[in-house]
Amino acid sequence: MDEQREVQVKNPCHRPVFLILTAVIAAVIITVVSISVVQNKHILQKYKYGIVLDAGSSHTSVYIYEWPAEKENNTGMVRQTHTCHVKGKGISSYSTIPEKAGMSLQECMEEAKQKIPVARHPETPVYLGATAGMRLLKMDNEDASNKVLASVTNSLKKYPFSFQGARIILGQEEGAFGWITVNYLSDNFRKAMGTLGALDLGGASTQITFIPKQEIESQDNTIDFRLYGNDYHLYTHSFLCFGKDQVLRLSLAEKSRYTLDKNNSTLSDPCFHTGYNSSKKYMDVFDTPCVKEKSALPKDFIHVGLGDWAECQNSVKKVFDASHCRYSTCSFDGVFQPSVEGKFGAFSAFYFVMDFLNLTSGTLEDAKLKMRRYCSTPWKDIVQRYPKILEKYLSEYCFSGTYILTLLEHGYKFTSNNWKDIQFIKKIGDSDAGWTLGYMLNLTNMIPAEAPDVPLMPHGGYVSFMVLFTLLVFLLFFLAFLYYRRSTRTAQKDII
Ligand SMILES: Nc1ccn([C@@H]2O[C@H](COP(=O)(O)OP(=O)(O)O)[C@@H](O)[C@H]2O)c(=O)n1
Ligand SMILES: [Ca+2]
Repeated sequence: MDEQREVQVKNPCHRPVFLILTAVIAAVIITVVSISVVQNKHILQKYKYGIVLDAGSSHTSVYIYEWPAEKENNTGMVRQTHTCHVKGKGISSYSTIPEKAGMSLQECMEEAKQKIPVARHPETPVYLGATAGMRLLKMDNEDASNKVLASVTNSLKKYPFSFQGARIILGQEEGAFGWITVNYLSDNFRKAMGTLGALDLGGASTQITFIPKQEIESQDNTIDFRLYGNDYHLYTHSFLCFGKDQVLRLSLAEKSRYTLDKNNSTLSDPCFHTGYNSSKKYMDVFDTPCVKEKSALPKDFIHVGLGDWAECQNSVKKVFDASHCRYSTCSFDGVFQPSVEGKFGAFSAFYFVMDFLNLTSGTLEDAKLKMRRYCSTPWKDIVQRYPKILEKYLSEYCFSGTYILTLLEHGYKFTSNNWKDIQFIKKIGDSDAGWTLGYMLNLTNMIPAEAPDVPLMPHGGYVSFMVLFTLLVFLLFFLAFLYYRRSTRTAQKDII
């Protein structure tokens, strides 16, 4: 009897204990969920930044990249958040006034200061890479090129970022980093599927980079990378002087040898529209190391258009020297090149020109037909059709389009069959196709050689799993407690 009374007295005391226990469990769960939500939000907000200046032959662009701080080595995480185009020409144009080269970058660097959170400034790396314009200046006048580099270095050091150097990058680097950029942005490294070849056309040089099926016969054209646990054996070549602005000069110099009139003052050009007539300086044509044979010609000439696409293509073909090749196959100028293989992304001026001419899709034959029609359109109609485009640029599209078709078909040996494998691209996602992103990823070691150990589940999923699991354990405890209480009561009743 005494025992029974004791149990009956104890039982009511279980109720408040149970309520307190439930409240504590609920509080624990709410705390865990809140912490996980706040923690995830904190991670998402933590970004790091990097700045790369692309000092091209025609102009300089400043790119700002951003990536989540905790996910530095996950491919596909870095994206371009801001671009600033420096006013004026490229840094190589400041050869006679080098101090102005550094000053020209100020506006865009001030903009970068505004765009990047102040707390991140000291750890944000800044890289300046100069390409073919500076390679040519170095060939012509090394002292001037050093002064220009010193001027941009001085200017960039004044900013609160972490300046990592200003240098002229090699043609091979320009090609290989362009390839890394397009494949990183297409997520091809993580998927370990096929890769995209890279075709870059600048004003002073052009690059071709891809993974060939054939053996690479020349050491100068080989670059090896180990990325995310895969080996990549790349073919790359950069043709100095084969950017579109330098080839225009080469081609004008070539024409000046046989198309000048008796007074040596009018140069007739099939690559310019009929009715185009412009006074130009010979200095502007011959003052480049790319034009080797400098003729003694008058200071000025009249550049007159003939608007003849077939003749234009014939004249452009003359800049490709196919007379010698010491390998099994060559592109031109005696440069080894295996057969083009797989899909290609063609960017920079390849895209700008082909997009303007509406040639980014369709067959090679369509492209030639359209070019024939475009080049034969009189200049006055072209000016009327595109009133907003500067005449200097507008007048050159017939030449540039013809050069691109000729370079791809007769230089790199693309055919009507694999023409569709060339995709003319400006951006992939938010980021421009070009060498800058690949350059930064390489210098910051952001693409590891080996694939990092992948956690079983993403961080958010892991937190959610732990919360649910804890919940489940508490629920089981609770059910066990209820079951225990019921069985104790039943046992007591049985005893009664
Ligand atoms: N909207 C644009 C921007 C650039 N471009 C051309 O794209 C080329 C870019 O070359 P770049 O300055 O990067 O020269 P490189 O140092 O790469 O040879 C130049 O020929 C520009 O005139 C264009 O055709 N349309
Ligand atoms: Ca370029």
